[in-house]
This record gives sequence, structure tokens and C-alpha cells, in this order.
Amino acid sequence: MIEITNVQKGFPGNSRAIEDLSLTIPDGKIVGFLGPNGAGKSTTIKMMTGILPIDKGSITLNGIPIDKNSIEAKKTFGYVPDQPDMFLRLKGIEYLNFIGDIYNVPQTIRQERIDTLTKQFQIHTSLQDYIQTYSHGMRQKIIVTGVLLHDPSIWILDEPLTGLDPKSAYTLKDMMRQHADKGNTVFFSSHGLEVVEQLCDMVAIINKGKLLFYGDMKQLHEEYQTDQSLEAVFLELTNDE
Ligand SMILES: Nc1ncnc2c1ncn2[C@@H]1O[C@H](COP(=O)(O)OP(=O)(O)OP(=O)(O)O)[C@@H](O)[C@H]1O
Repeated sequence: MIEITNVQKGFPGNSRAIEDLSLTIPDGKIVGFLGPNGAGKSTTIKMMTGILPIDKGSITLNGIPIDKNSIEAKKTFGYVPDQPDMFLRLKGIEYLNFIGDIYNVPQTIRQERIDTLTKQFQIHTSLQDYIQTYSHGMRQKIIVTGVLLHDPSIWILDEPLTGLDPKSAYTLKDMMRQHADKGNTVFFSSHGLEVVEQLCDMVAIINKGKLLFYGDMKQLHEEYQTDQSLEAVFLELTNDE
């Protein structure tokens, strides 16, 4: 479970990038995080993962505050950033072994997971190549594999489906469903409204750092007294004019 309580974040030139955001992401659900460009999705995710400090409020992961006990909190989640251009000077296999070492994944489990996951994502023949030579989608897949390698209970994914080919996107969506169905937490940001509508149990919509809606599709339709698609409601909610 992730608990975000009265969180605020400002930057020079944008003192209210996130305004008093409160959100509880329960176990056993896939929660989609939606908002127009610049709404504050990545900023929120970066605070959840300890990359950016929180100005005010608190964020806990399985009850552990990310700002006060960051090492323990970081053991609970795996994070896929929106920009997968990292560790470019490592070979794919070196990166996965590095992650396996950091998270103490035993050798036999490590080998088995690397083999299964990289075959599922069709990158197993590229493991001896440098990540520098990988395409955007391949870089995303190696990072997703690294996250799944240490089997965290919480998955935090920033636009994970962007750039994945249809088969890999299908595989990842299926994994997200299975992970949530086992009682774990899956939180991901997306611009793909149809994917969110199909896949998510709940959606959170933000704009200009403020939460506009959080609930399931039934609540969305009840609240807006409409049977419109998520796309229609999203466009109406985030229309600034
Ligand atoms: N490092 C930074 N310095 C200054 N302003 C920032 C910084 N990071 C984000 N912002 C600002 O905070 C606001 C939220 O940005 P954020 O990247 O969280 O949006 P987003 O919802 O992830 O957008 P997108 O869908 O385009 O990725 C924007 O106004 C952005 O300009």
C-alpha cells in the first residue's frame, strides 16, 4: 500500500507543482495515474520513490516513510522511470546482475528469472550487448526486468507502456494484472486512456498539481452522471478554458 498525505511540492518558477495531494493506493489493485503534460505525475512519482524531496506532507510505502527511512522504503518497491536511458555503459546482463547484487537475489532464482523474463520480453539474445546499443523499448524492457528480478511487492511505473511493442505491452499488462491479483500494489502513470480504462481498477486524475478525481470507473460515471468513456470525462475534467 502507498499512502500519500497532504503532499506539496514547488520548484523555482512553479511554487505549486503539487498542491495538497492525498491518495491511498491499496493492495490488490492496479491504479492508473492520469493527467495532461505538466500535471505533476512524474513529480509525484519522484517523491514517492525518494528521488525528489517532499516539501510538506508524507508518503509511506507499506507503512515506511520514504523521506525518513528511505533504504527500508526502497526495498519495498520497484520503479520504472519515464526515461529509461540509464547504465548505458553496462551490458544488459551486467545491469541485471548489478540489480540482483543490490537486492540480494540468490543466484539460482536470479538465473531462472533472468532467463524467463528476458525470453518473455524477447531481449535474451541482446544481454551481452551494451545498453547504449539498445532501442528505447529494449531499454525499458531491461529496466522492467530489473524491477521484476527482485520481486518487490509495490510496482511504481512511469509511463511503462510507451515505446513497447504490442506483444511486450501485452506481456507487461498481463504481469501487472497477475501481480495485483496476488494482493500487491501496482501504480502507473499513462497517457493511454483506453489502456487505463481496460486495465485499471481505479484511476487518479490530476491537473496543475491538484487531484481532480480518484475512484473506480463506476464512481467516475456516478460522480459525473454519465456513461461516457474515460476519454470524454478526462477531457471535460482537464479542460482549462
Ligand atoms: N526539475 C524541475 N524544475 C522546475 N520545474 C519542474 C521540474 N520538474 C517538474 N517541474 C514542473 O512541475 C510541473 C509538473 O511536471 P511533471 O514532470 O511532474 O508533469 P507530468 O504530469 O509528469 O507531465 P508529462 O505528462 O509531460 O510527463 C510542470 O509545471 C513542470 O514544469
